[in-house]
Amino acid sequence: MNTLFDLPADGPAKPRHADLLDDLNPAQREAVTHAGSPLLVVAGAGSGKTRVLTRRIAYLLAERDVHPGQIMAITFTNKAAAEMRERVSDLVGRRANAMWVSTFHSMCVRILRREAKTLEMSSSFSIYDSDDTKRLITLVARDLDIDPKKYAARTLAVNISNLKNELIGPETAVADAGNDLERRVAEVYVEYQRRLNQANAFDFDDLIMRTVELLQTFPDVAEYYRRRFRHVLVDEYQDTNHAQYTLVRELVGTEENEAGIGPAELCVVGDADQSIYAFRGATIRNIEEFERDFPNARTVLLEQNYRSTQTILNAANAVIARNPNRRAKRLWTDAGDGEKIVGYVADNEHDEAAFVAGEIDALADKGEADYSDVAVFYRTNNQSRVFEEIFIRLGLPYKVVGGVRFYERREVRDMLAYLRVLANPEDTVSLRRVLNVPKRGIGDRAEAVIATYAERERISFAQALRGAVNGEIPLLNPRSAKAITGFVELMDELGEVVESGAEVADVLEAVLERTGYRAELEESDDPQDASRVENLTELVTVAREFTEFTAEVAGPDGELPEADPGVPEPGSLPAFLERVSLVADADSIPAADGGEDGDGHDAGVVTLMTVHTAKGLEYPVVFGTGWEDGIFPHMRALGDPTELAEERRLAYVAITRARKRLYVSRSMVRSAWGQPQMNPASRFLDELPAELVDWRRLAPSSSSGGFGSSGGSPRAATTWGSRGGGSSSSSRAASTSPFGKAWKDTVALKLDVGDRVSHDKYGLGTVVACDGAGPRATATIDFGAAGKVRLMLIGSVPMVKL
Ligand SMILES: Nc1ncnc2c1ncn2[C@@H]1O[C@H](COP(=O)(O)OP(=O)(O)OP(=O)(O)O)[C@@H](O)[C@H]1O
Ligand SMILES: [Mg+2]
Repeated sequence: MNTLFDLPADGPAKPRHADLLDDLNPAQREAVTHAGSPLLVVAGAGSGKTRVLTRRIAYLLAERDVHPGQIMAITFTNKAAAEMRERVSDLVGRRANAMWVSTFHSMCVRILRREAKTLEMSSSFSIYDSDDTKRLITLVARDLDIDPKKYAARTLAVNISNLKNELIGPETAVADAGNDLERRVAEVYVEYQRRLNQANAFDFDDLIMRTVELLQTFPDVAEYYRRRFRHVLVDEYQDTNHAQYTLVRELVGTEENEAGIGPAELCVVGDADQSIYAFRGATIRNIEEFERDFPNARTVLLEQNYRSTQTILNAANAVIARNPNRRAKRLWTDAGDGEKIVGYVADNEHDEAAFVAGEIDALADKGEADYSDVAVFYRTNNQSRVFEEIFIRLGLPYKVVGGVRFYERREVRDMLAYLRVLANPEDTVSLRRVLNVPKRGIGDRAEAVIATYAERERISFAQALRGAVNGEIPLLNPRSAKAITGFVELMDELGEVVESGAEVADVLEAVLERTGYRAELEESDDPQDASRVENLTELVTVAREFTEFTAEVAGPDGELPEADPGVPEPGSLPAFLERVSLVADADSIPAADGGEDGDGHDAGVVTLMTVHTAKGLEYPVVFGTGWEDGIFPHMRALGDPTELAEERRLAYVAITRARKRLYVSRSMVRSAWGQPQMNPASRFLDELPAELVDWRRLAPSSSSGGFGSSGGSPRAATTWGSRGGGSSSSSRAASTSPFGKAWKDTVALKLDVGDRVSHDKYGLGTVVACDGAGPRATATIDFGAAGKVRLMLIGSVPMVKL
């Protein structure tokens, strides 16, 4: 079903109309062929919304003589964008390259690169991710003498982000600030924004906000894009926030302008029940008010689900029906009832993971599913570790999507910071990051002197460094000045490598060599540093592949189809950095992580991910794990009806990812934060109709009344919990799991330098030193991002050797 029509050698043939519409139901067909007025497709999960969007693009190209360059399609994640591009190229071949298929963020980067000068920025701007943002906000708050205990950088960052999502600029924030927090936030916001500008950088929220500003302030710019993009299509519209909504409006235009250009055709698809990004300002208002926002809009409803069995759908419908204030809708399928949902109550999280692993193995043995058919979902990233441990031990191939990402590793960030400074010397956050990495004698004091000088002279940090070389900064001691001179010369030298037109991978090699960064790691006897070297080698590989990939897209003639001024020169350093910034986006799946294709359906591996990441995807077999009150729904939501409704939508998303088989499990005891805790069953388990669930294992001492009668989910843990009296030792003793035993019974863990361990609180680590013996035995363990920790090895160490 990949190719609906063949491409003759001399260019794409016109597909026959019928082919494109054949396998659609009447409502889908209507949505695909609708022309003219704005179109909203609202429908439950798995009803073919994304299919409609993709097919509509093919139909526009084939039947309505639309040029690929006139199409802009927006998806929620880079993964979805890649998938859509692929689906469309299957339909129309290489012509698909001229379309813009991207996330909101990537699309804005493209526009901003092209138009940066209009906003008084340079087109080589940097993109600050949440980590850079926090660093800069920390610096700003410190300079403004803000007490970090009272106003943590994180709090300030969240508040500023919220303002940006509402398109509230710094001046307005200052004017509107009504209380102490708001005043502080506004104050930081003003300075933060000034420094972003000075650093020639945009943060993630800026990408959207500043693009809106651009389109609203400069009508000719807006007109250019309106002329160009005659079709705008948006998937997952329920997760757009105010800024994104405004952006869509600006792109499409609402009425005919003087030049006689009418609004572009808009098509959005979404499902209010799957809105799960309220914490980023997403609002279902955008779906609900679509007809008001876009007059003459047409709404199409889809009701047939093509993804799941009736059992799975009934479960999903029953859970979401508990949410107040929603428009009821019924999903049906003709796929039949299929298998019952399987439920499992585990003793602890190790037992739960063992159950999941065992079940996956059994399905594979019986030939009922390949590993790649299976996805394991959890509520938060930190829950992946237990699954990883068991999968590693059992040799079950898996892949974690999201979590601690390649691009978040220290050494990778250091190298990218070098590259960013080379592309954009004004990028102060990156510059200050690498100033003394590896150590070259530029201490904190020297850095502060430079920063103050830059501040006073109103010049950038990079310019101030040059000032230091020229002896213009009197407070700097000669040793520091010399070190700085060395650094500036080094950067100039590397700058020449870039100028010479070297490939990104070679620039990276030059940085690794000439800064001494790699040598330092290689000389270290810390085993963690060995893995850092490997990661850097991997980064060089990523850069190489990037160049090769670009060459491939460009074709033998080296010309990219439809060269676009918004795109940095293919294969260039800015192009590489842009790609990396965007794949490192929090809601994306890093294609480069591990180096394989990154489409989530790798041959032969089980996929582990959070429910948030799973949005829009589907798998024949889904394990929903950790269904406990306090985990899923999240602790934060327990006393808050609005948050609880959002968690319930998340449960709806989780359930509706499954095509054939759904498992739900919970654990009676979970050591989520280092301390064993007993969580009652998730209320969402109670909401599953009892007759749909086959409980493979129930909680022990599930006394009164049975579970079937109470709606299918055993809530025995509550009574069990009170028996346990909250004492961690007794709750541990109650565990019967062979996997639980591994840590529970450890009296003195025997470890050697180089051993890999997994700690309940700190995560995966490597032993770097062992001291003492017997009861005084300790090990120093490097837990990566969590740092180095020295631990006693006696008693119940919440840690296993891998
Ligand atoms: N008319 C149809 N005939 C056969 N299969 C279909 C049809 N419409 C959709 N499908 C299939 O159903 C599945 C779900 O479709 P799709 O992913 O487009 O749904 P969706 O509404 O976007 O779901 P979600 O809300 O989860 O994003 C896909 O495998 C798709 O190929
Ligand atoms: Mg979809």
